[in-house]
Amino acid sequence: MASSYLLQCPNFSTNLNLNLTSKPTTLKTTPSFLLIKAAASSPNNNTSTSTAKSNNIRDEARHQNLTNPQQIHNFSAKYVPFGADPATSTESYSLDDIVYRSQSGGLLDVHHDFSALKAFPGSYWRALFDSRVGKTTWPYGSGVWSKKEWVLPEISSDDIVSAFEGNSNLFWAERFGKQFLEMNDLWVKHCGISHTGSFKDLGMTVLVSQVNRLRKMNKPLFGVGCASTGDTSAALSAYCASAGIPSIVFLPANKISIAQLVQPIANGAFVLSIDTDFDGCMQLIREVTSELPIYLANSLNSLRLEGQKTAAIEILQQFDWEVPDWVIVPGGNLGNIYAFYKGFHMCKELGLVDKIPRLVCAQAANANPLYLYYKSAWKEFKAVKANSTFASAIQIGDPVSIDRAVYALKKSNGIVEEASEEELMDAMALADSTGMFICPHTGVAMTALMKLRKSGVICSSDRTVVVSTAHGLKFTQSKIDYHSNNIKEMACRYANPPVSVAADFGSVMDVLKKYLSKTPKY
Ligand SMILES: Cc1ncc(COP(=O)(O)O)c(C=O)c1O
Ligand SMILES: N[C@@H](CCOP(=O)(O)O)C(=O)O
Repeated sequence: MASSYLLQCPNFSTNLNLNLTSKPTTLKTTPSFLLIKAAASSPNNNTSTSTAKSNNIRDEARHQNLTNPQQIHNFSAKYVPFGADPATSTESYSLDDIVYRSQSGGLLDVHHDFSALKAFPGSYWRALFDSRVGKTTWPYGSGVWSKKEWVLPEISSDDIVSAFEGNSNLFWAERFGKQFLEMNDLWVKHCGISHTGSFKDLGMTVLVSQVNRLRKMNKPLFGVGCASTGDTSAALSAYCASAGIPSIVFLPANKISIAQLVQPIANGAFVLSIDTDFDGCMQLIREVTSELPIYLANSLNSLRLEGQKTAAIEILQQFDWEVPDWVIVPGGNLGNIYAFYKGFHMCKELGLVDKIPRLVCAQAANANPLYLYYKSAWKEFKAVKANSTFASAIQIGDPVSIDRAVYALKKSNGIVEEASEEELMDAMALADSTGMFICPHTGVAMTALMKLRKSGVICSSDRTVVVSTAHGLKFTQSKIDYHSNNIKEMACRYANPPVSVAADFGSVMDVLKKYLSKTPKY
């Protein structure tokens, strides 16, 4: 029989009245925020809770832990070999272990204790997550940590390193959808409107927080390192700098944008510019992190994906827990497509929604190993030598998460598309002309959308989300080249170069009259 249960959410100033089918035993303790509120409202209260004063949001979270040492939940997570059945597999590791690969050399996955999470109905989780949006309570003001129980349930809030990432804008692409695609329900999830300008912040807050915890536990970790096409290194160096942890980044020389390069430099990382491509840097960092006390921060480390998956949960939340038909994600090292799948899958498994969207992974044709694999009907995977692409952050030929990506695509009835250089640059220019300012990788995803609309796979009324993975301001040089008509063998059809004009009234008027006569809606 359904019983009405008064639920006090941490970081929620009013109580929620939820109908739970069974009363979860884990909520029998008095939530800490209630103790503090009661103490604060009673002038004669002489207990320690009444006198303790919090100076800032982290102190307040620490104080809540001290005044309420009883755990209000027993959620947990561990590493298991990717693809193994956790019920039968004997191999697993604590998240406090420093391990990136399974015994057989395969990938790992963070496995959550679903039976503990399932003690609460979907309505509980929806209400809890919704209650934390738009607040500054530590650490729940972050879009990632607002889902802490599903991310790193056992970490102390005190160890968390966060820039209140996530909660990114889900933009209704009204004009782009209507004008170019005959779509009414097209959305862009702006993951790049973020602390360091890309979705990597979502994963890095989790990874660096765990490193912070491990260092406090005296684990032998000097610092954290990554190979990068520019965004992972920017996020890593910012979160490490914020926590006072050394970061070391391996960058392929002359293959990332200036805006990306300057980020780790400014944040005090040890930056190695290496005369190879990203795949070469990735190989080197794997070797180095197995020899030195440097923790690996690339998405080979499955901790990262725990943070990145919250973008999927956030999309559902922003649609008031309605499930879109399609989600399109640009793919390079291929961790993110799996992270999206995992976020959607958890929401379904735990009863927040009843289905998941179909996923599309979009690759640059110049770096398309997943696309070729998909086109071979998943017969044979071959790494490729990635060629230069304007979508430089996905110039990756040997993606570490290939198995994760294939799993996500098969489970979501997914599709892989590709975009030529001209297609991705035109798509970026068209999107920008409707008020966006997207990066070339998002141009790859937009191209996939345009192709799938043209072929009728995506229908006019389908609710579709394109994931924008980085801020366009990181990639201004590609836009300058395009709008200057300065790209070899590219028509730059939508270029909009500035008009040079003499500094006198007559010249300016001549130019303007010509412009007005040619502009249709004037
Ligand atoms: C801006 C941007 N978009 C997309 C991607 C692709 O993400 P993933 O490597 O997880 O496939 C990356 C990094 O690889 C990136 O930096
Ligand atoms: N685009 C990435 C490439 C590395 O991906 P990761 O997710 O494995 O760190 C970058 O910006 O470096």
